[in-house]
Amino acid sequence: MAVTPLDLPISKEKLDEINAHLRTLNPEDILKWSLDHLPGLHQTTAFGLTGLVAIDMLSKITTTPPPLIFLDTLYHFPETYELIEDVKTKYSVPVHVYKPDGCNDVKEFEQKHGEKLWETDEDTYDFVVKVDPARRAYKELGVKAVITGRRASQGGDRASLQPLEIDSTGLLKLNPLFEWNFHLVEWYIKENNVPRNKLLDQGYRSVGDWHSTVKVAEGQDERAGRWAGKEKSECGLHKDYFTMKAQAKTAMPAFFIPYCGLHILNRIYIYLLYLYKGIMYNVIPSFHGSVALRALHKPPPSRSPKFVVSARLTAESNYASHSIKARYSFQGFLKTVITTQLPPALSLRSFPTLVYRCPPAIVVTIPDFGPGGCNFPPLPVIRSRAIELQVFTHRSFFARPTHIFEDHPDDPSPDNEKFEHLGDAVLGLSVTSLMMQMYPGLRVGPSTKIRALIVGNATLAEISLKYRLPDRLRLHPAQAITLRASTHIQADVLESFMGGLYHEQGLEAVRRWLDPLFKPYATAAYQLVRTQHGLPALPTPTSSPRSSSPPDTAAPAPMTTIGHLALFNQHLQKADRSVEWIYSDFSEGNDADLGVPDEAAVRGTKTTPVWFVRVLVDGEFYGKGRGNTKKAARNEAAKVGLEKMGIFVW
Ligand SMILES: Nc1ncnc2c1ncn2[C@@H]1O[C@H](COP(=O)(O)OS(=O)(=O)O)[C@@H](OP(=O)(O)O)[C@H]1O
Repeated sequence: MAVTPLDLPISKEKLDEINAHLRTLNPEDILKWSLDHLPGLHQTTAFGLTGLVAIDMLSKITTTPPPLIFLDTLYHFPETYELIEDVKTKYSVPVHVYKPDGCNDVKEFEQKHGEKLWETDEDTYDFVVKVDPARRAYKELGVKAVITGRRASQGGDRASLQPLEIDSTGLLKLNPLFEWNFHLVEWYIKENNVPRNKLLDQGYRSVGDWHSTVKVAEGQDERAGRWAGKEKSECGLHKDYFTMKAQAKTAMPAFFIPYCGLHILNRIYIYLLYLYKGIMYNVIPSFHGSVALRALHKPPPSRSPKFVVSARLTAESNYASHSIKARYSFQGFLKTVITTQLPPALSLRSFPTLVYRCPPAIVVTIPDFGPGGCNFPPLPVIRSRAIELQVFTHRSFFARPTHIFEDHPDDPSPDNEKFEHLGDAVLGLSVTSLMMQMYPGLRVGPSTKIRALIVGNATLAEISLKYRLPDRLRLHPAQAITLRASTHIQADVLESFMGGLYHEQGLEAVRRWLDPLFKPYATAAYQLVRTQHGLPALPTPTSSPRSSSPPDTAAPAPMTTIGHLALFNQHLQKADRSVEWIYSDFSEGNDADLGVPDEAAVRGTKTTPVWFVRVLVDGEFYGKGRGNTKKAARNEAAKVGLEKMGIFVW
């Protein structure tokens, strides 16, 4: 019988007709049908059991099975990579591997996107590791239809799965095993001797990235081990492409501006104003002397291709202490970075074009840690010399090989990896408990983001250095300099210390040390993530954060000096409106157009300046204000602006 491939696109009626037919067929026949009717057919697979069944069935139906597409997130288990090789050997089917754009390995990925992107920004992670590589694959390989390994019995979004679907990009998705349950799939694999992931013998049932896959208990749902404890149940590959794209903050890569001299300031605010084709960036301080910028919005079409960052670091009482200016030029990717510390006199006024049409500044507070760790809680003492020695012994010291399964009980050369492993868990537990104590109402999503900021390598390395832990490490002499300078090693020795302390003295001793240590970090990270969620920052305590009690999140956020301004900015940002602040400090005589009364009482003095500001929204006057700081003045003007917008706050 002559067969004709489907003419694309197909109508809804045609799709219904096809599905009615496919529902009467068994998986082998659905696959046979697809070979005859679906143009540009490929199989997308993570080498899950279902996909493996389809691969095996196809190998028995045709000598030229559809090529496979594997999206290598770079975070698959070694066992998955091993399985791919087994499949290639057994079936001789071509496998096209697509990785995150511009990243060949985890190192390159983390350089581009930071560590643990799946924790700090799940949507962007999904887009970068799966959705975007899939689009590239489809485009480059001329894919019009894919076979997937989804089944209705997997539940969630898949519960009403049809044999054939069309997604919003026009891609046809065939789900030949849509009606099979897990046991049938398992049975087929065994019966037909299909290669399978070795992890399945260890209690895993559905395998994805190692960081989001755990074993499941007997009787648990097959997908319970994926993103366990989270609402999430899909990696984004089978969600709406355009929604995924819009959610991902990938218009530009995140990158870092190192800044020096920061630690000499006590309380620091960072103002970042930025402009690159109108893209707005948000600011992620790493507590480590660097600031990450991540694009939030897609650029509008016609803006200057120049990118300027002005990071202004100011001590609380002195508005003009430090400024940093960085210029970047792009050609698809970051090309040059010049970071300079500018003289104190330089202020935002030096960047009039930047301030104009600039998105609202995001204010971030860095915890009040003095240099040299003088404000840190003292480092507890590990009493046992043997434990202490082990805590400070790096694997390189005894040149230990990496592939040992188990140490001998009388191991003569113990290193600190096990303590580090334990310390990592103790740290996670301690910080999570601390956050529940400080912010009892906080949901798991933001809490995870905050924890990731706090326990990131950069923060741990900073703390480790302040306690001078890396100096005490026993390292192989040939590698000592390099290893001691590594952020990873610095962070690891801190974790190893936590593990050793826990092992000897228990959780209470660890918490006595870690709670006061991490409280200021938690406070700062909480404020930051709150702002990222579009909420006004809670008032920052004026004393050292360590001495302050945690904010009561159950109470409504009071409207503080920051409050009106943040709310105003938030509304404008949402409505995508431009805002311009025009300042005068009166003494410079450029306040004529502000309508400032010419009275000494409102003029201010050199030591107590009075700032005046007018705010224009899309060029229209919205309000004016005055205050002893620019921010206070802006806040006053924002209050008026909010009223003009019909928003009344107390
Ligand atoms: N990394 C990767 N590369 C290519 N194709 C992939 C990938 N991840 C998921 N898929 C496709 O989605 C099917 C279901 O996968 P999962 O059940 O693991 O869920 S999830 O998509 O990861 O949420 C999966 O089915 P299998 O072929 O059984 O793996 C594939 O069709």
